[in-house]
Amino acid sequence: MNEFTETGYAYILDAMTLHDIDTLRALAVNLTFSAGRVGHAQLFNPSHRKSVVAFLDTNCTWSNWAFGVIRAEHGVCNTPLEKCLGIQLALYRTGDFYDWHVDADRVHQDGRKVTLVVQLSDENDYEGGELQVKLRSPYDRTISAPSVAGTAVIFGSELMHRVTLVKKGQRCSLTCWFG
Ligand SMILES: O=C(O)CCC(=O)C(=O)O
Ligand SMILES: [Fe+2]
Repeated sequence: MNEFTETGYAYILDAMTLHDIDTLRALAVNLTFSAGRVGHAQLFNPSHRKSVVAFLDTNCTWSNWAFGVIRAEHGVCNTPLEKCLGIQLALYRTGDFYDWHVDADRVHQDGRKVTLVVQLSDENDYEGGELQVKLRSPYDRTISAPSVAGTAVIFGSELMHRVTLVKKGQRCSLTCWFG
């Protein structure tokens, strides 16, 4: 069994080239960002989540790219995945964070099975802002994902995860959900 199958978590360094990161970040300049919302009810809850987000088209180049990364990662595809259910650029400025949560809403069954996060910021551009994931049982350990730009972090959408407080600078990420 590979790492993802066992723990529900895997990462791929250098999944996105620096050139693609630049292209994506240039595109972001023309998007309208608004406060990220929480849960199925889509509420603003600044004590749980503070960051701004912009959504991309679920059929865009970037979601197709992300699907390709998941397909290439043996083990993740053991979970049959049909499509991208959402794709979001997030910006965490100093003081921003996203507290512990799961992406799969068990009650409302929105079908999210796998989450993929790409680190879009140079790790030296910020302090804090760690993406942390609680591994699947029986591992249960909390790991901090690598923050190197271009890393794709993949985890089961049912796993608890968070982005710790950004103490300095700003962090940008791309998140895609597949089901
Ligand atoms: O920005 C990140 O690294 C994670 C974002 C996230 O967990 C979410 O939007 O559900
Ligand atoms: Fe999340």
